[in-house]
Amino acid sequence: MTNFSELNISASTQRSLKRMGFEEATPIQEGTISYALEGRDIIGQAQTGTGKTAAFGIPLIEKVDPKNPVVQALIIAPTRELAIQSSEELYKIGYDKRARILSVYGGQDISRQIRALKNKPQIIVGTPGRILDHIKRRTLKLENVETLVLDEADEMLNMGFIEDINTILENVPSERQTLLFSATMPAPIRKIAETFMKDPEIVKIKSKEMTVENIEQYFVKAQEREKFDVLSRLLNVHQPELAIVFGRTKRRVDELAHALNIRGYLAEGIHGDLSQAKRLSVLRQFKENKIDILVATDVAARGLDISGVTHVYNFDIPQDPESYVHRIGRTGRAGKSGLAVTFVTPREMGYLRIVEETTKKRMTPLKPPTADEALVGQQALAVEQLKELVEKNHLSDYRAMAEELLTTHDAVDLVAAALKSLTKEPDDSPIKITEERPLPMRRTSSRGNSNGGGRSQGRGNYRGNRSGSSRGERGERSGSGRRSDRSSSSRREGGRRDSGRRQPRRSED
Ligand SMILES: Nc1ncnc2c1ncn2[C@@H]1O[C@H](COP(=O)(O)OP(=O)(O)OP(=O)(O)O)[C@@H](O)[C@H]1O
Ligand SMILES: [Mg+2]
Repeated sequence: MTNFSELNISASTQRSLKRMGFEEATPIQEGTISYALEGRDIIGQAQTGTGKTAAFGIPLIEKVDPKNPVVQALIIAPTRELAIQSSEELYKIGYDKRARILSVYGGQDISRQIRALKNKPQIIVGTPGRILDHIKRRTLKLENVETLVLDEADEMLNMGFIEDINTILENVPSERQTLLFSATMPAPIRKIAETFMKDPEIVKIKSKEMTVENIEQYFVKAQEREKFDVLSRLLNVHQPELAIVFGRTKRRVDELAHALNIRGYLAEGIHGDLSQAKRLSVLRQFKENKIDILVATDVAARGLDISGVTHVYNFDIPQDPESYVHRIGRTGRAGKSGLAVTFVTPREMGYLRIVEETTKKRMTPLKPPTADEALVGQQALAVEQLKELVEKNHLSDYRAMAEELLTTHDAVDLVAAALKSLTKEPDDSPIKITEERPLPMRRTSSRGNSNGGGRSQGRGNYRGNRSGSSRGERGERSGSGRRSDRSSSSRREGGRRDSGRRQPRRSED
């Protein structure tokens, strides 16, 4: 590990980093910061949760001139929540330098953003649609941009985003520095990237596997109709501090969150059809531990950094290996450990193998816990809770009652009753989860050596298929920043629904 002082970072930024608790540079920071400060173009690839935000954030802050009231850097992110999160991290890094940072994203009052843009921010973090909207309204001028960052670069260069990115690029000087970061970088996408970069330095932090070592990875083979019971038993046994459950479609997410609530879990859903205010409030509650389980589409798969996420459950196996890498990467961040369980129906086993080939890591099969095992897990939790209550010793108001009870009842009975009342016992309240059609059958995994993310011919088709339909989406959205009503709740978010009907990948505005 290298100290930030060895990387020629100014005293003011070093102070900010120290305040943030950053003692030493992570490998991707060590590998990219000097190149970035030299003005080089960079493609930076490193595992999830290893500090890519600061890898571009530190040089951006170092280079910004806080006295020059023009936009000097533009960061584009695939989702609104990620744009907000990155702008917050940049704000912290740039605090001592007093750099002005603004996030612009869809779902927030545009006139408020226009007013904020008049305060002359120097760094803009935004989602593609809303950035374009501001360009068209001439409320965002990019002619002085020196550095452009695509966070989650492979996602941003996917078919659903590429047209927006190209249009934004036309508005940024060609004499710019371009920085691309992601945990995944499939070879075809890297080739697209290289077409608009100048002699990029490719910094890839070597690791045996694409996923983080300290995430234990399991899969559970289960029939579609069994999945919910397996999930609730796993939750009872694992007792996660915070968990994210990923579902394939928005309807799935709504139904799962509802069903979990019915069965007594504190869960909320997040997906692209919710209002932005609702999305942000759900995320805030999750960060503040007011809800324990976040049920999400892939809208929450990339970049989100929420400490305390100990478990990720893929209720539906993701269609893309990259999506798997990012989803499970919401746990096991910054050196912490995590656990991920992927549900797979027998027909979908081919997808599991493709994921394993890409990540170069085998998932361990997990036997679904029995109802008894789940109960034992909950009882153990009740014992812990009871012990904690005794240790806290705020019981004086109850001691007299306890002593009275002990004169008429057996002590063991009383403790057993207290434990029973604290235990979440099996609950068979009726719930409704509509069965998802399995992903189209994939028997073989014909991927070549992906070298950490490259893709074989066969697999490449996925992106190709998306591209065909994504054009229409761009056309509908361009100009107004509004999107047409495509809110079929069963649509897979950010991709296609099934083999028969291709759905456009949807970008954030
Ligand atoms: N040098 C550092 N020292 C300590 N903590 C750090 C350092 N750099 C980053 N972090 C912390 O590590 C966590 C993960 O960082 P970050 O979100 O940038 O990861 P990432 O590589 O972008 O992951 P993803 O691929 O999921 O987007 C954050 O909480 C961040 O504050
Ligand atoms: Mg990131």
